[in-house]
Amino acid sequence: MSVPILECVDVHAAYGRIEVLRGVDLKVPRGAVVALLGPNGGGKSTLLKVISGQMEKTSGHVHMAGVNVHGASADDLARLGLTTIPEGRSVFPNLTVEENLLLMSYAGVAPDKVFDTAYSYFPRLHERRYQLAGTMSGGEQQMLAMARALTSDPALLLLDELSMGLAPLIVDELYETVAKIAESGVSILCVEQFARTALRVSDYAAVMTGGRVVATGEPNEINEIMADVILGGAA
Ligand SMILES: Nc1ncnc2c1ncn2[C@@H]1O[C@H](COP(=O)(O)OP(=O)(O)OP(=O)(O)O)[C@@H](O)[C@H]1O
Repeated sequence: MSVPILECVDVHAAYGRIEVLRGVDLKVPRGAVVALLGPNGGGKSTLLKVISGQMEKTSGHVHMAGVNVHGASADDLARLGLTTIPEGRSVFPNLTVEENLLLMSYAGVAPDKVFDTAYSYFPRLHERRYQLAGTMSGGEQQMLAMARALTSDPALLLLDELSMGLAPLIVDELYETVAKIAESGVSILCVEQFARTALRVSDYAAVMTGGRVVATGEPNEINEIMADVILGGAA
């Protein structure tokens, strides 16, 4: 079996004296989509922060493609191919769609490539290329956030609550694109409250509660009843 693109081993992290991650073990195989599910406050966003270098763990190991990334900054991790789409839409509301995308070219990506990637995944962004990002719907802003992330050609994409505040139909549409992104070879770890939608496009799922991963498996192995209880009906 090849080295996983991401492996967390016994990861602990705390806010001040309150320990929030209490020994997380998690693997994302290369090319896989892994859904990270669980109730509010279980530690999912905190784990993404640790993986993406925004927060220091107190102990444990995080390996990317077999490399221990202890002490790596968010920039170092980006160079290793890690890209994060954080909770909420990280777009510039007073810039147009095209200007938001062009900012990526300052990160060293050629403008043509930026536009080609963005518009091939999201034709709707092409239709709205001269519109101010802040005037678009929540779903369209999320598309723009995803498009910007994709232009950096990630090896591993971390998605935090893609569905936040969006209607179920739009969430389905976004996850169809997640499936297409995965088909292109990008590995994906997604935190999601809409468990059923995420499970439809996932190869594996992990359920996190109380700062630990308490169940892992293929989507059909994640016990529906347990998911319903743990997710408090959010599935
Ligand atoms: N900046 C912070 N300072 C102190 N405590 C925090 C901070 N951020 C999160 N926490 C706490 O850490 C715990 C885990 O939060 P986290 O956001 O990681 O959970 P989550 O599983 O992502 O939940 P949600 O789905 O609600 O975002 C919660 O008890 C939360 O109150």
